[in-house]
Amino acid sequence: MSQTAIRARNTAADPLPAASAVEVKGLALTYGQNAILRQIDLALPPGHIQALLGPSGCGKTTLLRIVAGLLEPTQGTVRIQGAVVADAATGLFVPPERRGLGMVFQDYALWPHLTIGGNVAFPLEMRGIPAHERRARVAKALALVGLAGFEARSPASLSGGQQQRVAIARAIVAEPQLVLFDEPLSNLDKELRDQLSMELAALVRDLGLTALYVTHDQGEAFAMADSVAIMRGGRIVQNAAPEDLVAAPADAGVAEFLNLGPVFKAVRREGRWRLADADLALDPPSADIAGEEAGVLLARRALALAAPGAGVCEGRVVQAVFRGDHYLVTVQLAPPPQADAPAPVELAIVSEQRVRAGERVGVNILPERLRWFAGAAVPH
Ligand SMILES: Nc1ncnc2c1ncn2[C@@H]1O[C@H](COP(=O)(O)OP(=O)(O)OP(=O)(O)O)[C@@H](O)[C@H]1O
Repeated sequence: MSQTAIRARNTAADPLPAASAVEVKGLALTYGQNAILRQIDLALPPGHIQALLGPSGCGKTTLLRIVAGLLEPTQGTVRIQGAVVADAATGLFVPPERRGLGMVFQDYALWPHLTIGGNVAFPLEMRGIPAHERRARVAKALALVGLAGFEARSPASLSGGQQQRVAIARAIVAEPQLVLFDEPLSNLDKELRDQLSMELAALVRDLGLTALYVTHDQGEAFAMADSVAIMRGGRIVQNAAPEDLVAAPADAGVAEFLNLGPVFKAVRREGRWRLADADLALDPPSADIAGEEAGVLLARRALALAAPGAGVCEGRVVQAVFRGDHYLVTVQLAPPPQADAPAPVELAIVSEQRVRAGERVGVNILPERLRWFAGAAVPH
């Protein structure tokens, strides 16, 4: 087929970037007067693992449920594999069972009266797959999640982690292109969660699935996802690879939510930027910032301890906590001479060397790792 013919066909049917496995555009949801989601745009290329991360109530689950077809948007469209499955303007709405996706929920949602085999086979039955093929595919899906031979067991006889593996097998057994995960590991203890999140990421990648993964656990999102959308108040405030979020958080709120370090108020005095509440001049931001006040993130990755007198500023160790392979050292900086009674500025610094509370230390700052935010409205 010629390029012109392909273009003509796409335009006539539904102008869609063929590259997206799922695409959400201009999505909004309101309950009465309450805006739960506002202007959400998101496009996932095939094979992409996208996490939705944010505090409780920010709208993660609501967004996932709209993609799943469990909720209808008030505004905007959802496309899966190029086909429109929800469009608020026309009222078009494709029910969940016809969206060709798998889902894994926090509470496993296994049917207690069915065996493990019966649970995993259910999506295949819904699709009218014959019994002998169902058996083979169920066996394969169970083997993929490490539960080969569990067909005849009942859900009640399995541990929480095993039950969630069954739910994962059920979500992938019909080989959907898109799998939606809603906090799938949050009922499990930390050790199991860490292990299963790695296994899950490997499984999703090996099968070439596209995944949308809701979590409020930053470690889980960073370990699993190609990109992480940080949500706040019904919006996506930043969507980027984990490394990019850490290196360049979009605003002070993202920096604080990701626990990268404190954002302090900086003021421009006599042409130099200084911390407002400490005796510390900073190298200027690479791009000039308008105004006389700004926020500056002093992330742990931008700071290093130095010998007294050898750093760009001096401080006193408040505490040093051993974290297994490093110390996390809290250093209180000296206040600026002209301040009345400022809140002391405390920095968290990673150190390989042991230091003791009360010790005087120097602090070095890597200027290229400082992150500046324009405007005076900063949390500190
Ligand atoms: N049926 C409903 N009617 C009114 N408000 C609702 C309804 N369902 C959810 N909400 C509100 O929508 C907001 C977003 O809820 P949602 O469950 O999407 O958040 P979340 O980010 O997934 O939070 P959590 O991590 O706690 O599950 C919340 O403030 C919630 O109270």
